[in-house]
Amino acid sequence: MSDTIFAPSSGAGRAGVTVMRISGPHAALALERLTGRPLPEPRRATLAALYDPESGELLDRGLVLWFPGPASFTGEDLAEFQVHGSRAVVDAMLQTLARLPGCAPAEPGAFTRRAFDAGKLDLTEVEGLADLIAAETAVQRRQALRQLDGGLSERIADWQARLARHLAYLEAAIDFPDEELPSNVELEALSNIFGLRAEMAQHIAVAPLGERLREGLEIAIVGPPNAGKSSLLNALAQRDVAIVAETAGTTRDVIEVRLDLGGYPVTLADTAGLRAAGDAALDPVEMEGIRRSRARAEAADLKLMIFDATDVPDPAVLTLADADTLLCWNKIDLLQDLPPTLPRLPTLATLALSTKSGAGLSELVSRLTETVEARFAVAGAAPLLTRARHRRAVEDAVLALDRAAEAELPELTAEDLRLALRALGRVAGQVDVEDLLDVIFREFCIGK
Ligand SMILES: Nc1nc2c(ncn2[C@@H]2O[C@H](COP(=O)(O)OP(=O)(O)OP(=O)(O)O)[C@@H](O)[C@H]2O)c(=O)[nH]1
Ligand SMILES: [K+]
Ligand SMILES: [Mg+2]
Repeated sequence: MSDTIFAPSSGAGRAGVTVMRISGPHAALALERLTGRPLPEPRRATLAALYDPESGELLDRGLVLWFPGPASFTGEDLAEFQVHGSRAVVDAMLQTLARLPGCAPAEPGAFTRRAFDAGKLDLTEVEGLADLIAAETAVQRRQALRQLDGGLSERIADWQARLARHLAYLEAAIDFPDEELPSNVELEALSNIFGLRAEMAQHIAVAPLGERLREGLEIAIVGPPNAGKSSLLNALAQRDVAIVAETAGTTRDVIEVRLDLGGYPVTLADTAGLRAAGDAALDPVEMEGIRRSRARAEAADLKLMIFDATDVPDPAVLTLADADTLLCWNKIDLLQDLPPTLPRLPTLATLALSTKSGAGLSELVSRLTETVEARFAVAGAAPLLTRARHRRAVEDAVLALDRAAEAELPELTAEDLRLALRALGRVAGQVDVEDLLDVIFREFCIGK
């Protein structure tokens, strides 16, 4: 018999209400002992006084809920206590529950693991739940909810069903070579395989967007020293994150903030000012900062390249501008005239702004938001494959289908179709899951 586990399911720290969950064979006992009453009606909130069953001391008064298994989140008997969310109440509850027979604190993800083991959620739904709990922006929430609601599982199940049907035909043809199967069966199977393959390839093509949406787009702020990079980071983050100073070479480490741009998650990175490595004044720390800055600029999805509009731009920095660059002239508050005209650059846009007066900042934010939206909105396709492991499994299935289409013997075609089915089975966690489970459940917090 498995242990009974308990944990607070709402976040740590002071709160109006904290939800404590307990799941397993002793959940009913815990509920009866703490309330000193028979079990309440299932799934109905009941106000109850909660006591330490040993000392009889009143711990708190709160709502209790009783979810008898298997119709519960974990599939086991499960109870919830909604208590006042103070350290003292939560600690008293945890200590009291820990003294009950067979009850132990839950590991991170333990409740969801039980739900998975009970077949309440498949692996993609578990991942969707983890993503929903981690979601920072509206678009991330939508992607996570769709996966939690079985959006990916259904797609995979449909592919599996179609593959299984072709396989069944093929196996019939192999087992009963003399039977009169409709003559076009093999041809039709082949064209269906091509159709399936094309669908899978479409999903693989947009999968990187799904993965990117979970992690966020990377934007690096680059430019010469003192151009106002850190000032821009602070302005966009609307917080005082990075040190701003008159000294050139203030920023050395890469400083990151998370932003929500029109519902899309973005990691904005401030970097060290770029200047010629041969500069005698450079100390080794600043040189290392510049190395990191260049690496960041190369890896970024987008670059915000910023220059001091009162200065002649450093041509060595300008050469880093490319089609993923938004060029910004900063400090236009100091400028009498327009910023200097430049040779035509392959950049996305050129904007004039002042982090000091705030001029041009809202245009920059709109431009950035549009650019980020455009990166994600590829032909309106909403990616269903959101993790590298989904993509790899479907890629394996496509390779198997390619082999199936070329195989010369029906037996070999059938074997490849079986391999394709197996690869798809990995996505929802039907096969080959053992190594995956620990990795996936580790993502969860305690109490989920
Ligand atoms: N007048 C004016 N000064 C600005 C503006 N933006 C930044 N500054 C000033 O320019 C100086 C450098 O700003 P930072 O934000 O530290 O520049 P940085 O590019 O991060 O500099 P490093 O980290 O040293 O490369 C500071 O004294 C800022 O107050 C602006 O729009 N107008
Ligand atoms: K500076
Ligand atoms: Mg700086």
